[in-house]
Amino acid sequence: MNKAHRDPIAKTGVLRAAGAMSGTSLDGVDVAVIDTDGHDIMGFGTSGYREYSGEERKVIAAGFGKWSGPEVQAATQVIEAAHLEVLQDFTDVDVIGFHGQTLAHAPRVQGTLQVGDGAGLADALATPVVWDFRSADVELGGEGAPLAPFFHHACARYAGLSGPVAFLNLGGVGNLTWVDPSINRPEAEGALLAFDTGPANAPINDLMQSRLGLTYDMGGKIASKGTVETGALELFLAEPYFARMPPKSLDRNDFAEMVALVGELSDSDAAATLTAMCAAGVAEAMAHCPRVPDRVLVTGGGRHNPILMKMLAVSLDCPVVPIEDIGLDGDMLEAQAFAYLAVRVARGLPTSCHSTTGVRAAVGGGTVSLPKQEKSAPEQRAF
Ligand SMILES: Nc1ncnc2c1ncn2[C@@H]1O[C@H](COP(=O)(O)OP(=O)(O)OP(=O)(O)O)[C@@H](O)[C@H]1O
Ligand SMILES: CC(=O)N[C@H]1[C@@H]2OC[C@@H](O2)[C@@H](O)[C@@H]1O[C@H](C)C(=O)O
Repeated sequence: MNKAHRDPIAKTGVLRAAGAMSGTSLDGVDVAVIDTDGHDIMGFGTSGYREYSGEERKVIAAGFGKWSGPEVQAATQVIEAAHLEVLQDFTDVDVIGFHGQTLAHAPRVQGTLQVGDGAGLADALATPVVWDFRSADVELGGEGAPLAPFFHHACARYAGLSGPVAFLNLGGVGNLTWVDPSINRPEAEGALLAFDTGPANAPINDLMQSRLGLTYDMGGKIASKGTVETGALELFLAEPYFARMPPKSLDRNDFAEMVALVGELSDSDAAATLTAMCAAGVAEAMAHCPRVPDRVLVTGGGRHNPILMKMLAVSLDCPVVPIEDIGLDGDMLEAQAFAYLAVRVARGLPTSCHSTTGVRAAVGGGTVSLPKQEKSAPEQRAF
Protein backbone atom coordinates (compact mmCIF):
# COMPACT_ATOMS: atom_id res chain seq x y z
CA MET A 1 0.00 0.00 0.00
CA ASN A 2 1.25 3.47 -0.87
CA LYS A 3 1.18 5.21 2.54
CA ALA A 4 1.37 8.72 1.08
CA HIS A 5 -1.76 7.94 -0.92
CA ARG A 6 -3.60 6.75 2.19
CA ASP A 7 -2.43 9.61 4.39
CA PRO A 8 -5.31 12.15 4.27
CA ILE A 9 -3.02 14.90 5.50
CA ALA A 10 -0.51 14.37 2.69
CA LYS A 11 -3.13 14.02 -0.04
CA THR A 12 -4.32 17.23 -1.70
CA GLY A 13 -7.68 18.17 -3.24
CA VAL A 14 -10.95 16.39 -2.67
CA LEU A 15 -11.04 13.49 -0.21
CA ARG A 16 -13.53 10.66 -0.07
CA ALA A 17 -14.57 10.08 3.54
CA ALA A 18 -16.86 7.66 5.37
CA GLY A 19 -18.48 8.81 8.61
CA ALA A 20 -19.76 6.44 11.29
CA MET A 21 -22.24 7.53 13.93
CA SER A 22 -23.95 5.75 16.79
CA GLY A 23 -26.48 8.16 18.31
CA THR A 24 -28.21 8.47 21.66
CA SER A 25 -31.33 6.53 20.63
CA LEU A 26 -29.25 3.37 20.21
CA ASP A 27 -30.92 2.04 17.08
CA GLY A 28 -27.63 1.17 15.37
CA VAL A 29 -24.53 2.43 13.54
CA ASP A 30 -25.03 4.64 10.45
CA VAL A 31 -22.24 4.93 7.89
CA ALA A 32 -22.22 7.36 4.96
CA VAL A 33 -19.69 8.47 2.35
CA ILE A 34 -19.11 11.98 1.05
CA ASP A 35 -16.61 13.73 -1.22
CA THR A 36 -15.34 17.03 0.11
CA ASP A 37 -12.35 19.34 0.22
CA GLY A 38 -13.28 20.19 3.82
CA HIS A 39 -15.23 23.30 2.80
CA ASP A 40 -17.59 22.42 -0.04
CA ILE A 41 -19.49 19.16 -0.48
CA MET A 42 -18.73 17.72 -3.91
CA GLY A 43 -21.15 14.80 -3.67
CA PHE A 44 -22.65 12.04 -1.56
CA GLY A 45 -21.76 8.35 -1.83
CA THR A 46 -23.12 5.08 -0.54
CA SER A 47 -24.37 4.44 2.98
CA GLY A 48 -24.79 1.51 5.36
CA TYR A 49 -26.48 0.60 8.61
CA ARG A 50 -25.80 -2.00 11.28
CA GLU A 51 -28.66 -2.41 13.73
CA TYR A 52 -27.95 -3.27 17.38
CA SER A 53 -29.57 -6.40 18.78
CA GLY A 54 -31.74 -6.05 21.90
CA GLU A 55 -28.91 -7.52 23.98
CA GLU A 56 -26.31 -5.12 22.54
CA ARG A 57 -28.64 -2.20 23.21
CA LYS A 58 -28.95 -3.23 26.86
CA VAL A 59 -25.18 -3.49 27.27
CA ILE A 60 -24.62 -0.02 25.77
CA ALA A 61 -27.50 1.54 27.73
CA ALA A 62 -26.03 0.17 30.98
CA GLY A 63 -23.02 2.41 30.30
CA PHE A 64 -25.09 5.63 29.97
CA GLY A 65 -24.11 8.22 32.57
CA LYS A 66 -20.97 6.28 33.58
CA TRP A 67 -17.39 7.48 33.05
CA SER A 68 -15.48 4.24 33.78
CA GLY A 69 -15.88 0.74 35.13
CA PRO A 70 -17.08 -2.62 33.84
CA GLU A 71 -20.27 -1.27 32.20
CA VAL A 72 -18.23 1.21 30.18
CA GLN A 73 -15.79 -1.52 29.16
CA ALA A 74 -18.60 -3.84 28.08
CA ALA A 75 -20.33 -1.04 26.12
CA THR A 76 -17.01 -0.15 24.46
CA GLN A 77 -16.54 -3.73 23.25
CA VAL A 78 -20.00 -3.77 21.66
CA ILE A 79 -19.42 -0.41 19.99
CA GLU A 80 -16.03 -1.39 18.58
CA ALA A 81 -17.23 -4.76 17.27
CA ALA A 82 -20.34 -3.27 15.61
CA HIS A 83 -18.31 -0.50 13.94
CA LEU A 84 -15.64 -2.90 12.75
CA GLU A 85 -18.32 -5.09 11.21
CA VAL A 86 -20.11 -2.34 9.27
CA LEU A 87 -16.96 -0.42 8.30
CA GLN A 88 -15.40 -3.47 6.58
CA ASP A 89 -17.40 -2.43 3.53
CA PHE A 90 -16.13 1.17 3.61
CA THR A 91 -12.33 0.86 3.55
CA ASP A 92 -12.07 2.17 -0.02
CA VAL A 93 -11.99 5.76 1.23
CA ASP A 94 -9.22 8.21 2.13
CA VAL A 95 -10.35 8.62 5.70
CA ILE A 96 -12.99 7.43 8.18
CA GLY A 97 -14.63 9.79 10.69
CA PHE A 98 -15.49 7.72 13.75
CA HIS A 99 -17.73 9.45 16.30
CA GLY A 100 -17.96 6.54 18.76
CA GLN A 101 -20.76 6.33 21.32
CA THR A 102 -21.44 9.08 23.81
CA LEU A 103 -21.93 7.43 27.21
CA ALA A 104 -21.66 10.52 29.39
CA HIS A 105 -21.64 14.26 28.72
CA ALA A 106 -21.11 16.92 31.40
CA PRO A 107 -18.76 19.36 29.68
CA ARG A 108 -18.39 21.80 32.59
CA VAL A 109 -17.94 19.08 35.21
CA GLN A 110 -16.32 15.83 34.13
CA GLY A 111 -16.05 16.39 30.38
CA THR A 112 -17.49 14.25 27.60
CA LEU A 113 -17.02 10.54 26.92
CA GLN A 114 -17.27 8.91 23.48
CA VAL A 115 -16.17 5.30 23.66
CA GLY A 116 -14.45 3.30 20.93
CA ASP A 117 -10.75 3.27 20.11
CA GLY A 118 -10.19 4.98 16.76
CA ALA A 119 -6.50 4.05 16.65
CA GLY A 120 -7.39 0.36 16.95
CA LEU A 121 -10.01 0.79 14.23
CA ALA A 122 -7.44 2.44 11.91
CA ASP A 123 -5.14 -0.56 12.36
CA ALA A 124 -7.90 -3.12 11.96
CA LEU A 125 -9.27 -1.49 8.79
CA ALA A 126 -5.88 -0.33 7.40
CA THR A 127 -7.49 3.06 6.84
CA PRO A 128 -6.82 6.43 8.51
CA VAL A 129 -9.37 7.25 11.19
CA VAL A 130 -10.24 10.63 12.71
CA TRP A 131 -11.89 10.29 16.12
CA ASP A 132 -12.32 11.89 19.56
CA PHE A 133 -13.97 14.91 17.94
CA ARG A 134 -15.32 16.54 21.11
CA SER A 135 -12.50 16.61 23.72
CA ALA A 136 -10.46 19.53 22.35
CA ASP A 137 -13.53 21.76 22.25
CA VAL A 138 -14.41 20.91 25.86
CA GLU A 139 -10.80 21.50 26.95
CA LEU A 140 -10.99 24.99 25.43
CA GLY A 141 -14.16 25.82 27.37
CA GLY A 142 -16.76 24.66 24.81
CA GLU A 143 -19.78 22.40 25.23
CA GLY A 144 -18.24 19.79 22.90
CA ALA A 145 -21.65 19.62 21.16
CA PRO A 146 -23.37 20.00 18.82
CA LEU A 147 -20.70 19.42 16.16
CA ALA A 148 -22.87 18.92 13.07
CA PRO A 149 -23.39 22.72 12.54
CA PHE A 150 -20.30 23.24 10.33
CA PHE A 151 -21.65 20.46 8.12
CA HIS A 152 -25.14 21.99 8.16
CA HIS A 153 -23.56 25.20 6.85
CA ALA A 154 -21.95 23.24 4.00
CA CYS A 155 -25.29 21.49 3.29
CA ALA A 156 -27.13 24.82 3.02
CA ARG A 157 -24.52 26.07 0.54
CA TYR A 158 -24.59 22.73 -1.36
CA ALA A 159 -28.38 23.04 -1.71
CA GLY A 160 -27.95 26.57 -3.10
CA LEU A 161 -29.90 28.26 -0.29
CA SER A 162 -29.41 31.98 0.23
CA GLY A 163 -31.73 32.97 3.10
CA PRO A 164 -31.43 31.75 6.70
CA VAL A 165 -32.68 28.26 7.50
CA ALA A 166 -32.68 26.07 10.58
CA PHE A 167 -31.59 22.44 10.66
CA LEU A 168 -33.42 20.54 13.38
CA ASN A 169 -32.06 17.12 14.29
CA LEU A 170 -34.56 15.01 16.22
CA GLY A 171 -32.64 12.01 17.52
CA GLY A 172 -32.59 10.93 21.16
CA VAL A 173 -31.84 14.56 22.04
CA GLY A 174 -32.87 17.48 19.78
CA ASN A 175 -30.42 19.99 18.37
CA LEU A 176 -30.91 23.06 16.21
CA THR A 177 -28.57 24.92 13.88
CA TRP A 178 -29.56 28.34 12.56
CA VAL A 179 -27.56 28.95 9.36
CA ASP A 180 -27.00 32.03 7.24
CA PRO A 181 -25.58 30.49 4.04
CA SER A 182 -24.83 33.90 2.54
CA ILE A 183 -21.82 34.07 4.89
CA ASN A 184 -19.24 31.82 3.27
CA ARG A 185 -17.18 30.67 6.26
CA PRO A 186 -18.98 28.81 9.09
CA GLU A 187 -16.75 30.29 11.79
CA ALA A 188 -17.40 33.87 10.61
CA GLU A 189 -19.58 36.03 12.84
CA GLY A 190 -23.32 35.64 12.14
CA ALA A 191 -23.02 32.46 10.03
CA LEU A 192 -24.24 29.99 12.66
CA LEU A 193 -25.98 29.58 15.98
CA ALA A 194 -26.38 26.07 17.39
CA PHE A 195 -27.41 24.30 20.58
CA ASP A 196 -29.43 21.38 21.93
CA THR A 197 -33.17 22.08 22.13
CA GLY A 198 -34.15 19.53 24.78
CA PRO A 199 -35.08 15.86 24.93
CA ALA A 200 -36.49 14.48 21.66
CA ASN A 201 -37.10 10.75 21.08
CA ALA A 202 -35.16 9.34 24.05
CA PRO A 203 -37.95 9.81 26.64
CA ILE A 204 -40.60 8.53 24.20
CA ASN A 205 -38.46 5.45 23.48
CA ASP A 206 -37.87 4.85 27.21
CA LEU A 207 -41.62 5.09 27.88
CA MET A 208 -42.40 2.65 25.05
CA GLN A 209 -39.75 0.24 26.33
CA SER A 210 -40.73 0.30 29.98
CA ARG A 211 -44.50 0.18 29.49
CA LEU A 212 -45.06 -1.71 26.26
CA GLY A 213 -41.77 -3.46 25.44
CA LEU A 214 -41.54 -1.46 22.19
CA THR A 215 -38.40 0.32 20.94
CA TYR A 216 -40.29 3.44 19.80
CA ASP A 217 -43.74 4.88 19.05
CA MET A 218 -43.85 4.04 15.35
CA GLY A 219 -45.64 6.73 13.34
CA GLY A 220 -46.68 8.37 16.62
CA LYS A 221 -49.49 5.81 16.76
CA ILE A 222 -49.73 5.67 20.55
CA ALA A 223 -49.37 9.46 20.99
CA SER A 224 -52.08 10.03 18.37
CA LYS A 225 -54.64 8.42 20.71
CA GLY A 226 -53.68 10.52 23.72
CA THR A 227 -54.25 14.01 25.11
CA VAL A 228 -51.43 16.32 26.16
CA GLU A 229 -51.39 16.92 29.94
CA THR A 230 -50.83 20.68 30.02
CA GLY A 231 -49.84 20.78 33.71
CA ALA A 232 -46.91 18.44 33.06
CA LEU A 233 -45.97 20.40 29.94
CA GLU A 234 -45.90 23.67 31.89
CA LEU A 235 -43.70 22.18 34.60
CA PHE A 236 -41.37 20.88 31.91
CA LEU A 237 -41.13 24.31 30.29
CA ALA A 238 -40.35 25.92 33.65
CA GLU A 239 -37.02 24.06 33.60
CA PRO A 240 -34.29 26.80 33.47
CA TYR A 241 -32.54 25.12 30.52
CA PHE A 242 -35.00 26.62 28.04
CA ALA A 243 -34.50 30.26 29.03
CA ARG A 244 -30.72 29.85 29.24
CA MET A 245 -28.89 31.58 26.39
CA PRO A 246 -26.93 29.33 24.05
CA PRO A 247 -24.37 27.77 23.94
CA LYS A 248 -25.84 24.80 25.74
CA SER A 249 -25.88 21.05 25.34
CA LEU A 250 -27.45 18.06 27.03
CA ASP A 251 -26.71 14.51 28.05
CA ARG A 252 -29.26 11.90 26.99
CA ASN A 253 -30.82 11.51 30.42
CA ASP A 254 -30.62 15.11 31.66
CA PHE A 255 -34.40 15.44 31.62
CA ALA A 256 -35.18 12.10 33.30
CA GLU A 257 -36.90 13.80 36.27
CA MET A 258 -39.14 15.88 34.02
CA VAL A 259 -40.12 12.78 32.16
CA ALA A 260 -41.26 11.22 35.43
CA LEU A 261 -43.98 13.90 35.30
CA VAL A 262 -45.95 11.65 32.97
CA GLY A 263 -45.61 8.62 35.27
CA GLU A 264 -49.26 8.66 36.37
CA LEU A 265 -50.71 9.17 32.88
CA SER A 266 -52.12 6.48 30.57
CA ASP A 267 -49.74 5.15 27.90
CA SER A 268 -51.26 7.27 25.15
CA ASP A 269 -51.53 10.47 27.24
CA ALA A 270 -47.94 9.99 28.44
CA ALA A 271 -46.72 9.47 24.85
CA ALA A 272 -48.67 12.51 23.63
CA THR A 273 -47.26 14.65 26.47
CA LEU A 274 -43.64 13.56 25.89
CA THR A 275 -44.05 14.24 22.17
CA ALA A 276 -45.45 17.69 22.98
CA MET A 277 -42.47 18.32 25.31
CA CYS A 278 -40.08 17.71 22.42
CA ALA A 279 -41.98 20.14 20.17
CA ALA A 280 -42.27 22.73 22.95
CA GLY A 281 -38.50 22.60 23.57
CA VAL A 282 -37.97 23.38 19.88
CA ALA A 283 -40.47 26.27 20.01
CA GLU A 284 -38.53 27.72 22.97
CA ALA A 285 -35.31 27.28 21.02
CA MET A 286 -36.59 29.35 18.11
CA ALA A 287 -36.77 32.38 20.39
CA HIS A 288 -32.95 32.29 20.66
CA CYS A 289 -32.42 32.47 16.89
CA PRO A 290 -31.20 35.78 15.39
CA ARG A 291 -34.34 35.86 13.22
CA VAL A 292 -37.08 33.55 12.03
CA PRO A 293 -35.61 31.19 9.42
CA ASP A 294 -37.22 30.74 5.99
CA ARG A 295 -38.00 27.16 7.04
CA VAL A 296 -37.03 24.48 9.52
CA LEU A 297 -35.45 21.45 7.83
CA VAL A 298 -36.00 18.41 10.02
CA THR A 299 -33.49 15.58 10.08
CA GLY A 300 -33.14 12.47 12.28
CA GLY A 301 -35.71 9.83 13.20
CA GLY A 302 -38.23 12.29 14.68
CA ARG A 303 -39.20 13.50 11.21
CA HIS A 304 -40.80 10.08 10.65
CA ASN A 305 -43.27 10.81 13.48
CA PRO A 306 -46.27 12.66 11.96
CA ILE A 307 -47.67 13.64 15.37
CA LEU A 308 -44.41 15.33 16.31
CA MET A 309 -44.19 17.01 12.89
CA LYS A 310 -47.76 18.30 13.27
CA MET A 311 -47.04 19.68 16.76
CA LEU A 312 -43.96 21.45 15.40
CA ALA A 313 -45.90 22.89 12.47
CA VAL A 314 -48.51 24.46 14.76
CA SER A 315 -46.02 25.85 17.27
CA LEU A 316 -43.38 27.38 14.95
CA ASP A 317 -43.68 30.61 12.93
CA CYS A 318 -42.27 29.18 9.69
CA PRO A 319 -42.74 26.09 7.50
CA VAL A 320 -41.45 22.81 9.00
CA VAL A 321 -40.35 20.27 6.37
CA PRO A 322 -38.25 17.11 6.24
CA ILE A 323 -34.72 17.73 5.00
CA GLU A 324 -35.50 15.62 1.93
CA ASP A 325 -37.17 18.84 0.67
CA ILE A 326 -33.69 20.12 -0.19
CA GLY A 327 -32.57 16.73 -1.55
CA LEU A 328 -30.63 15.47 1.49
CA ASP A 329 -30.97 12.17 3.36
CA GLY A 330 -32.29 12.79 6.87
CA ASP A 331 -31.38 9.29 8.06
CA MET A 332 -27.70 9.71 7.15
CA LEU A 333 -27.00 13.37 7.88
CA GLU A 334 -25.13 12.76 11.15
CA ALA A 335 -22.91 10.05 9.63
CA GLN A 336 -22.22 12.38 6.69
CA ALA A 337 -21.41 15.14 9.20
CA PHE A 338 -18.64 13.09 10.79
CA ALA A 339 -17.25 12.18 7.36
CA TYR A 340 -17.14 15.90 6.53
CA LEU A 341 -15.63 16.82 9.90
CA ALA A 342 -12.94 14.13 9.49
CA VAL A 343 -11.77 15.85 6.31
CA ARG A 344 -11.78 19.24 8.05
CA VAL A 345 -9.61 17.79 10.82
CA ALA A 346 -7.24 16.27 8.26
CA ARG A 347 -7.02 19.65 6.54
CA GLY A 348 -6.41 21.53 9.82
CA LEU A 349 -9.71 23.41 9.54
CA PRO A 350 -11.88 24.26 12.58
CA THR A 351 -14.85 22.04 13.45
CA SER A 352 -16.53 24.28 16.04
CA CYS A 353 -16.54 27.92 17.08
CA HIS A 354 -17.97 30.25 19.72
CA SER A 355 -21.46 30.34 18.20
CA THR A 356 -21.78 26.55 17.92
CA THR A 357 -20.31 25.28 21.21
CA GLY A 358 -19.23 28.39 23.12
CA VAL A 359 -15.58 27.46 22.69
CA ARG A 360 -13.27 30.44 23.21
CA ALA A 361 -11.84 30.38 19.67
CA ALA A 362 -12.57 28.29 16.59
CA VAL A 363 -11.04 24.87 17.16
CA GLY A 364 -10.34 21.77 15.08
CA GLY A 365 -11.12 18.86 17.38
CA GLY A 366 -10.30 15.26 16.53
CA THR A 367 -7.32 12.94 16.55
CA VAL A 368 -5.93 11.53 13.30
CA SER A 369 -4.77 7.90 13.62
CA LEU A 370 -2.94 6.44 10.66
CA PRO A 371 -2.87 2.64 10.41
CA LYS A 372 0.34 0.84 11.26
CA GLN A 373 1.97 -0.39 8.06
CA GLU A 374 2.48 -4.03 7.05
CA LYS A 375 -1.10 -5.14 7.39
CA SER A 376 -2.80 -8.37 6.55
CA ALA A 377 -6.17 -8.15 4.76
CA PRO A 378 -8.81 -6.34 6.86
CA GLU A 379 -11.16 -9.29 7.03
CA GLN A 380 -8.42 -11.44 8.63
CA ARG A 381 -7.70 -8.96 11.34
CA ALA A 382 -8.96 -9.03 14.89
CA PHE A 383 -9.77 -5.63 16.38
N1 LIG B 1 -41.34 5.78 11.86
C1 LIG B 1 -41.04 6.38 13.01
N2 LIG B 1 -42.03 6.84 13.82
C2 LIG B 1 -41.75 7.43 14.99
N3 LIG B 1 -40.50 7.61 15.47
C3 LIG B 1 -39.49 7.18 14.71
C4 LIG B 1 -39.70 6.56 13.45
N4 LIG B 1 -38.48 6.24 12.93
C5 LIG B 1 -37.57 6.66 13.84
N5 LIG B 1 -38.16 7.22 14.91
C6 LIG B 1 -37.53 7.74 16.12
O1 LIG B 1 -36.24 8.21 15.80
C7 LIG B 1 -35.25 7.53 16.62
C8 LIG B 1 -33.97 7.39 15.85
O2 LIG B 1 -33.54 8.67 15.49
P1 LIG B 1 -32.04 8.95 15.06
O3 LIG B 1 -31.53 7.77 14.30
O4 LIG B 1 -32.02 10.28 14.44
O5 LIG B 1 -31.36 9.01 16.49
P2 LIG B 1 -29.83 9.06 16.93
O6 LIG B 1 -28.99 9.41 15.76
O7 LIG B 1 -29.55 7.81 17.65
O8 LIG B 1 -29.84 10.23 18.02
P3 LIG B 1 -28.97 11.54 18.28
O9 LIG B 1 -29.19 12.48 17.14
O10 LIG B 1 -29.55 12.05 19.54
O11 LIG B 1 -27.57 11.12 18.40
C9 LIG B 1 -35.89 6.21 16.99
O12 LIG B 1 -35.33 5.69 18.16
C10 LIG B 1 -37.35 6.64 17.15
O13 LIG B 1 -37.56 7.18 18.43
C1 LIG C 1 -22.50 14.79 23.47
C2 LIG C 1 -23.25 14.24 22.32
O1 LIG C 1 -22.94 13.17 21.83
N1 LIG C 1 -24.26 14.97 21.85
C3 LIG C 1 -25.07 14.56 20.72
C4 LIG C 1 -26.49 14.26 21.19
O2 LIG C 1 -27.30 13.84 20.09
C5 LIG C 1 -27.96 15.01 19.56
C6 LIG C 1 -27.40 16.13 20.37
O3 LIG C 1 -27.10 15.47 21.61
C7 LIG C 1 -26.07 16.69 19.78
O4 LIG C 1 -25.60 17.68 20.66
C8 LIG C 1 -24.98 15.64 19.67
O5 LIG C 1 -24.93 14.98 18.44
C9 LIG C 1 -24.87 15.60 17.18
C10 LIG C 1 -24.50 14.61 16.15
C11 LIG C 1 -23.88 16.77 17.08
O6 LIG C 1 -22.84 16.78 17.74
O7 LIG C 1 -24.13 17.65 16.25
